[in-house]
Amino acid sequence: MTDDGIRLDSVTRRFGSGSTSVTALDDVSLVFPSGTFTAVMGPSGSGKSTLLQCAAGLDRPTSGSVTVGGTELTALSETKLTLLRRERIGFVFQAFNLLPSLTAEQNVALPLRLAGRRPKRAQVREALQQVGLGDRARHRPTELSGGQQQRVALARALITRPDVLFGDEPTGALDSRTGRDVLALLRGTVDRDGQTIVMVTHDPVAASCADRVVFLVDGRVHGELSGAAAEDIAAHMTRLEAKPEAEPQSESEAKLQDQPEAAPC
Ligand SMILES: Nc1ncnc2c1ncn2[C@@H]1O[C@H](COP(=O)(O)OP(=O)(O)OP(=O)(O)O)[C@@H](O)[C@H]1O
Repeated sequence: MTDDGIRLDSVTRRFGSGSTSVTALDDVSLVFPSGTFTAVMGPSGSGKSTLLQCAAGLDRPTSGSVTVGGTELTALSETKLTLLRRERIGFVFQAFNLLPSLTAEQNVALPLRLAGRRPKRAQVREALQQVGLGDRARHRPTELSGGQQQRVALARALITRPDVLFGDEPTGALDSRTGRDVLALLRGTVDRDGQTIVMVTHDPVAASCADRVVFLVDGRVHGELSGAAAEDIAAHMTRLEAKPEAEPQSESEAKLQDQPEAAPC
């Protein structure tokens, strides 16, 4: 992937038309640099999922452009976009979305099969080992705990070595301890492999594992924090939720750098 990573330039996404139209994203410009971990936070309805869907090529902006590793998604046909998503983008969701009839290793191998590649058993086993599940390859999802299922989902998302991994509340369905294990794995892929991650979360502790937290309010960027502790992120969210009508900050005002504590992962 190019140094730019993922770029959103003046992305607007409107749903519906006329008086019932909703502007979910309003002229959003952001860069998620290669090899960095970004959390996206904001009040309910602020546009987080829409941002993720547009950045991942699952949805098309009404205007503006999205570029992943130098390829402009907004210029691609549906077929090319599907191929790009399959080859270069990984997803983990709150619901693990594993296929119940397949074993852990078959689930992990699925993206390679879909891409027409023959999965090598050693490669699949290694992916499972990296998430600490080398001994569970033959288990089906119902035989695994929630945290284990999410780790299988993570191995599946990473098996194609995607340019970017998108997470939509990936720890939302997990208890806090299991969630932290998954966050530590995410953090590890960034630190060890230079993986690029963009994760939507409501949880300040999860967000504190990221290098940077971008805040959205009413479809617009309302500041960001770098290397922030969970308490500072929570305090920033409380301020945003208390003043949803506040004007967006300028980029320089938005970069708040007063974060004392280390992340837990
Ligand atoms: N398909 C759609 N049709 C119409 N409106 C939509 C659609 N998808 C999202 N919206 C609206 O766009 C706005 C942003 O929604 P989005 O799901 O991106 O917010 P969010 O920040 O992810 O919310 P939450 O934290 O509650 O999941 C909301 O007002 C929502 O109702």
